[in-house]
Amino acid sequence: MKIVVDENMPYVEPLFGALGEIIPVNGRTLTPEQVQDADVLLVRSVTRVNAALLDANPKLKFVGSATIGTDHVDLAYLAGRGIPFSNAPGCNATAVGEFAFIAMLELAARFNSPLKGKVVGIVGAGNTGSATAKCLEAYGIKVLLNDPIKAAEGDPRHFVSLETLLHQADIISLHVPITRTGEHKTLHLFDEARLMSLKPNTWLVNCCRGDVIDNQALIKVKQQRDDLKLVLDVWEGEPNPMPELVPFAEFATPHIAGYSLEGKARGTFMLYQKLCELLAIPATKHLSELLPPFHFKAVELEQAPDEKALLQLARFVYDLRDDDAVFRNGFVKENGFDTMRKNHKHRREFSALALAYHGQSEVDWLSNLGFSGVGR
Ligand SMILES: NC(=O)c1ccc[n+]([C@@H]2O[C@H](COP(=O)([O-])OP(=O)(O)OC[C@H]3O[C@@H](n4cnc5c(N)ncnc54)[C@H](O)[C@@H]3O)[C@@H](O)[C@H]2O)c1
Ligand SMILES: O=C(O)[C@H](O)[C@H](O)COP(=O)(O)O
Repeated sequence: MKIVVDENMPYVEPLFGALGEIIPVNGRTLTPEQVQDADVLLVRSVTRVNAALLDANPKLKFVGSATIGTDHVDLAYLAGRGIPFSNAPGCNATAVGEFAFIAMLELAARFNSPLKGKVVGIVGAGNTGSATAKCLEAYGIKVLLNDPIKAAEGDPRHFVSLETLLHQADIISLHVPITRTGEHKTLHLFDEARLMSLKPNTWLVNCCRGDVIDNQALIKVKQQRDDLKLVLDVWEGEPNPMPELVPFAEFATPHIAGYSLEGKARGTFMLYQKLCELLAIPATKHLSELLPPFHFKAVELEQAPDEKALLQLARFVYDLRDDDAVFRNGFVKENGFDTMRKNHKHRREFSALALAYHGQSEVDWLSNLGFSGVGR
């Protein structure tokens, strides 16, 4: 069996090695010729999976995308040809939730304006939005959710309208898929008028898809409104963000909010499970075998952390400032955006760090936040 795989998908060899011949390819430049005799195709978000790529392949049995988003895949085309498809819903939700939470802690420290006491509005209350809410609520932050689709489906959580959210939230975090048509389309959901209408001193975090915000309009608005603070992980025109926009972001990264080692491993593992199911063979590998040990075994807490100490703990696990610095220096270089994504292998999730503390109940919220071993 020939398995064509994006070279940036980790843990493929240990999971798929026994199932067939693995052919690593550059997902961004993948051609129909490279995929014409593949039995299995495993991609990430940078590969357009459509008729142009696959028409010449008569034998494809499975397409997997180790991502949450599916906007790069022509699902109707695959269904029409009867080719099974699977993405990896939720695989990197914790990574995105922790990224957004850490970004908010970083902004709070930078502007000497505590996160505690602010109201955070989450637009899109699916996997990543809920993971962000979980971190915030663990820390005692009031969260407002906007998701008209979930609300209409009868999701029991409390939802507010987007207008209420914009009016009440101090921080807005975006977690919607990119959709270009329909009642709830998200393309340029944040257009010039909406951006201009944001409350004074709003912080806006985007780690879903770049074109949910009109980036040209964002530049225009930022030229007039220095009070707005931005965290941008995703960009219109990736892998070539608008160079004028980058300096306007407090934290700027190359679409790596979901790039924890755990999240990436989960993504590949979910596709492994799906392919085994399809081939009707037992999935004998385990996710826990894939991850390397974390540098720090445990951190002993002297007292329950205040916000400054919480940020220090978060930085043990993931220091967003490092990625921001590399991105600013590198995004304009040839292939800078993709090179940084390719080399991004250092980030862990809170669960990788064990915390020791004598006095369990005072720090229960740290376990809810995701750290492990709290209180033992
Ligand atoms: N930056 C990254 O690394 C990264 C990582 C993972 C996911 N993503 C992106 O984030 C998106 C969301 O991921 P997810 O796992 O939370 O997806 P999800 O499908 O679990 O949740 C998306 C939610 O958005 C809601 N929604 C859709 N249109 C809306 C609208 N107009 N207004 C408000 N809510 C709306 C949906 O009802 C759904 O509940 C993905 O589609 C992907 O594009 C980015
Ligand atoms: O949709 C997703 O899951 C994310 O956008 C994903 O993390 C993007 O990473 P890529 O597939 O491009 O490596």
